Amino acid sequence: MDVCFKGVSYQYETNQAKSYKALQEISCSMPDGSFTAVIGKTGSGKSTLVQLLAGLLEPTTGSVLVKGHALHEDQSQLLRAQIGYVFQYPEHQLFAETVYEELAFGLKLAGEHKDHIDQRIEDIMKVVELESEILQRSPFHLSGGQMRRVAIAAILMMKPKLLLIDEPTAGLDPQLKEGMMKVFQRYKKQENATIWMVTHSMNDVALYSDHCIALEAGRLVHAGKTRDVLQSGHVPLPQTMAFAKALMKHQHRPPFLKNTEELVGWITSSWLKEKENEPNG
Ligand SMILES: Nc1ncnc2c1ncn2[C@@H]1O[C@H](COP(=O)(O)OP(=O)(O)OP(=O)(O)O)[C@@H](O)[C@H]1O
Repeated sequence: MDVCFKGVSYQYETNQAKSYKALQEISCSMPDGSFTAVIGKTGSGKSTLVQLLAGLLEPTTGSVLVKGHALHEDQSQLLRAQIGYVFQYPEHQLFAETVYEELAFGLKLAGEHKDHIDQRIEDIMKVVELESEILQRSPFHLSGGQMRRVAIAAILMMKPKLLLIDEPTAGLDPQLKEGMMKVFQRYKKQENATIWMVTHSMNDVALYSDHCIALEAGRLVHAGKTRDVLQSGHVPLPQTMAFAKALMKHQHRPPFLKNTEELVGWITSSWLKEKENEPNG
């Protein structure tokens, strides 16, 4: 689903006398089927941006368009039903007595037939790589990694065409992180979904995203293809080197680079840009 932010600002009302401008004049668009990483320092407005896209917050000014329709128009329920939002630490949202009930909840509410729900559960358990043996267990008696997968599976059950994920690998060890990112890749491929992911991990930006939005103190500093954003000089050299190392280690070619030659060229140009930006460079 293509997304367009048109002059969006958002102000938190902290109390009657004060307000805080979390986002200012954000305009950008991302195509259908893209995997967009939202990056920026802590407090730069990343979560606010995806909450606006989820329809949880309403812009103070401007509008958010999905497939050309404003999210806050009266008839936008159908559109919003196609958006899935994975909060930070989604396992904190678990509530049901069994994993089965947790997964079935949304479709039951929507009045779906049991056979259809069971088939969907079978499919989604494969996407998140969980064994069907756990379906009758309490989600609260699973490991941290399994709990997170169940919580994510519950959202994927609804087949969102636009999936918003806020720091999906926070608090997981490196092996679990990689597995979690594979879940999203698999889902994206299967459902041809569009993904927006808030992340602090430059590794994940390089490895998984094709588009990228960089925020700084509530303002958009860059939006476009990941390779262009990375080459814009907005990513400092240590981080560039960190993911170059990760790419070599995993022998993984990110979507924005065709071959090793390009990787070397990209590192060199980032390094030269860094030099140019130095006061005496
Ligand atoms: N409910 C709120 N009330 C008032 N201010 C808020 C509220 N939520 C966030 N803010 C402020 O808005 C700004 C943007 O917050 P946001 O959570 O979007 O940033 P972020 O880039 O996602 O940060 P982080 O990387 O730490 O999660 C911050 O300065 C934050 O303090």
